[in-house]
Amino acid sequence: MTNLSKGLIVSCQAPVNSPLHDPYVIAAMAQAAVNNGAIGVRIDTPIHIQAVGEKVEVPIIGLWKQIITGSDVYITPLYDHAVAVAQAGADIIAIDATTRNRPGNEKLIDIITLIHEKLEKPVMADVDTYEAAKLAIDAGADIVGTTLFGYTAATQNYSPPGWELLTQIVENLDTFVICEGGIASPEMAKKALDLGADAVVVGGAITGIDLLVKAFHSALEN
Ligand SMILES: CC(=O)N[C@H](C=O)[C@@H](O)[C@H](O)[C@H](O)COP(=O)(O)O
Repeated sequence: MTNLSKGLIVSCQAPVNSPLHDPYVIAAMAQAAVNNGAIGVRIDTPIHIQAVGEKVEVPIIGLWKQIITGSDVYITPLYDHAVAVAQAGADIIAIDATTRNRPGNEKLIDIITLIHEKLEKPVMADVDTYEAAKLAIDAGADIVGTTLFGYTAATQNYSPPGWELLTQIVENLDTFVICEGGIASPEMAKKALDLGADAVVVGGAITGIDLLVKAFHSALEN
């Protein structure tokens, strides 16, 4: 993880209904990010991970967003999804590590152990709360990310970034911590590192053309 230390990781994702949700486009975004200083990228879906891996040399944090009926867990929910993400070329597998009900019979510790033992990849645990971060580390997660702060029932009254969550993790848990979610400016990214994050992920503020244009457009209409 030291090669991600104190660096910028760019999340290159696009809504599924966007023309940007295309392996060529996502790979071009990743390449542009790396050309300009990103030391890692975060990529959704095996097909995009594979396309990005053909273009960049930096570590890829891979995930697969999959909706499964009966569970709110959607970031690489099952081990089978992690297998596909690893086979596509991800260096680190990001998974939902909230305390919400998981689909199927796999417990968090099961999926982390399988990823370690069978896929031989480190795990980034996407969490929403301090409790989830602690449980994820106890279950063997290698990296903790504040990714899901603000996106779960437990945190829906708050908006990312989870500065307090980040600080709590930095001060109390011995882990590599990534600040992810809601980083909207270079100053906020710097603040994340100043608060003790080991690295910072920036997504929509850099690569979120659809939502950015929508925001500009609706501001002009009002
Ligand atoms: C909550 C969730 O599903 N987050 C996803 C995780 O991969 C992505 O949609 C985000 O874009 C990413 O976390 C980066 O965050 P932001 O775009 O706010 O910089």
